Amino acid sequence: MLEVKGLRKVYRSGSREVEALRDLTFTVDNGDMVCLVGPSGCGKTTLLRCISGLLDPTGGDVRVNGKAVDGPPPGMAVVFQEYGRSLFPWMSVRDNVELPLKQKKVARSRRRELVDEALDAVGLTGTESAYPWQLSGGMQQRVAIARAVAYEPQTLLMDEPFAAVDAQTRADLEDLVRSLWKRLNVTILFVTHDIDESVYLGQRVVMLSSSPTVVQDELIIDLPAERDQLHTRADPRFVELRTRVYEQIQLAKKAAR
Ligand SMILES: Nc1ncnc2c1ncn2[C@@H]1O[C@H](COP(=O)(O)OP(=O)(O)OP(=O)(O)O)[C@@H](O)[C@H]1O
Repeated sequence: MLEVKGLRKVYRSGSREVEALRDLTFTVDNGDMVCLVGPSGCGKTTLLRCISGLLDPTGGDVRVNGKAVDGPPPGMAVVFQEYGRSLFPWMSVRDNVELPLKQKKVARSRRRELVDEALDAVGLTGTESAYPWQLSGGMQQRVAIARAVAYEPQTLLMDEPFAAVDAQTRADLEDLVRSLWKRLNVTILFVTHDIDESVYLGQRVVMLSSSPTVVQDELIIDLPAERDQLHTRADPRFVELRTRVYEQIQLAKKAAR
């Protein structure tokens, strides 16, 4: 279980202070997929950096399976928005996906298996020797997802991973994430500013206010587990839920003015 309790983050540089997160509390049960949605600049990236141990919070704490996070927790992988910056351009697709496994000291033959399986899972078999810059944006983001999947994480953090790809590719990648989530039994915390995406993907949506950020509301997404782009998005319940999230985000923006 992932627990975020009373999390606060204030950035300080010289005499300047920015309170990015004021007080965030929420939990994600093992095996759940929870989406975090909030207005631009509300501190989503700051929150993920605190959860993944890349940044020290000013107050409160983050626990993974009861253990306080103090540095990158084992069993956690992150997929960032900017695939262009998260893949190494001088390394082939295979080497990019394999790198964290080498760092994890996985044996060579097992590494090969894990990379092959992960590339197959994201539909990229055959691209092993290509370089990231030879692939489309959507394919590069698939490589980044394969790298996270090959690591066999218990928890996967995704920071607006599809913000930089076109709408059609985005829809395909959303379906890919849902199918991987079901297959791998991984816990996913998915951060997005896209309300429709949060409702389409999540079992639960946590809505954040504008900065200084608190949890504005939470909503259970009681849509059927089998989702597809055409029918789910046209389901009257989907429309109701997205309206609820939209209203909360609007309220959060007004409160901040
Ligand atoms: N290193 C830093 N030093 C000072 N302030 C920072 C730093 N990083 C972020 N901030 C501030 O903290 C707030 C939250 O930033 P953050 O990048 O976490 O938001 P975000 O929700 O991910 O933004 P976006 O949706 O635009 O990507 C912003 O006001 C930002 O200016």
